[in-house]
Amino acid sequence: MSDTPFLQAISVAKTYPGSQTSGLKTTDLTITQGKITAIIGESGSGKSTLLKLLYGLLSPDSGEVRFKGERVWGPNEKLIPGHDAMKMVAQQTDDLNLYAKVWDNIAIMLPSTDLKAKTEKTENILKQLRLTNLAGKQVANLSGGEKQRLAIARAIIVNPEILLLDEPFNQVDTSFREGLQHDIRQIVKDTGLTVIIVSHDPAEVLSMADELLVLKDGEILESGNPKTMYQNPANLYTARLLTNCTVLTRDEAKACGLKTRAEHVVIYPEWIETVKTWTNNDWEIKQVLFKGCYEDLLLEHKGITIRVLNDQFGKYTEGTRINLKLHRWLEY
Ligand SMILES: Nc1ncnc2c1ncn2[C@@H]1O[C@H](COP(=O)(O)OP(=O)(O)OP(=O)(O)O)[C@@H](O)[C@H]1O
Repeated sequence: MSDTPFLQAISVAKTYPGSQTSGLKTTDLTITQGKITAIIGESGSGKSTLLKLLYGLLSPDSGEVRFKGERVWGPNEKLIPGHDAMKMVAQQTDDLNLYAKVWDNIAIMLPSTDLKAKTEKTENILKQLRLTNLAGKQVANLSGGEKQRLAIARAIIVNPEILLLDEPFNQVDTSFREGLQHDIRQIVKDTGLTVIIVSHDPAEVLSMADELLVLKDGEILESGNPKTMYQNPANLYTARLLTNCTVLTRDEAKACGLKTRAEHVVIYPEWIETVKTWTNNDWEIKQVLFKGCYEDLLLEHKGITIRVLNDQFGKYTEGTRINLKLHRWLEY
């Protein structure tokens, strides 16, 4: 592999007219080839802006994007925006032909010079994205999730080097979403495709991504391996994005018996053990929320609420008082 970075943003910045604080502040980043990079951040943090800049749908005010060392031209310089080696799938799948069949929507992406190859490739991609059974169905009659699969099939069939996904699974139910995530991971493994995905969903980025970028107010706050980042986020903001954790102020932490000088203490639900002791059963169970394979216990003590995971179904009922053992916490 050459030393030239695959996809690179070099001091790229973008401000939208009318607001100095919108868009993306000066950003440098490198995307690794053959990996899934996820971009996560609060609403308005600049995720879509960054994706559009990388793809060439937006021109930066300063800096440049380079793909394999060559500049990615934006709409200011190029008539048809978007780099030829990349494909983007967003939430809306507007470019599908609703009146045509699934098969035709895919096949039309390929030239008709070699009909045998065209048929083979279409069949292959239908299989990869589990659309074979739907090949003869009219697109207007597909579910939202099936349309998303089709949009991804249409993007992948032209062999892009990079697939950009802007919250593509938002309107899809959990089991459908997980199936699609699995299939995209498999395609990345099989073909070496590079994927950049924008998401709000911590479960999605943690299970899919090889690399994670956290955006805040148009800036990359931290980046790295998702597992490492989950275990030790450098910022409170990242911890909050990646897990439904309890955040305590210094005074609240002290009231819970934690000695700390930090401004905030973060406790993940899985770091708390519930115990019943002879004394100090200070925490009252306010709510038991059934979550399928576990329960969420909401506990209260001195006006402080803490969330705990419990897999011993039926052990605790609302109103019971218990004690807590904290195995770990983070300080910020
Ligand atoms: N065309 C535009 N004109 C003006 N401001 C814009 C435009 N597009 C985005 N912005 C602003 O730039 C900032 C970043 O927007 P962007 O869409 O990149 O954020 P995001 O993280 O993708 O948000 P979301 O998760 O809600 O989609 C926001 O403050 C947004 O209001």
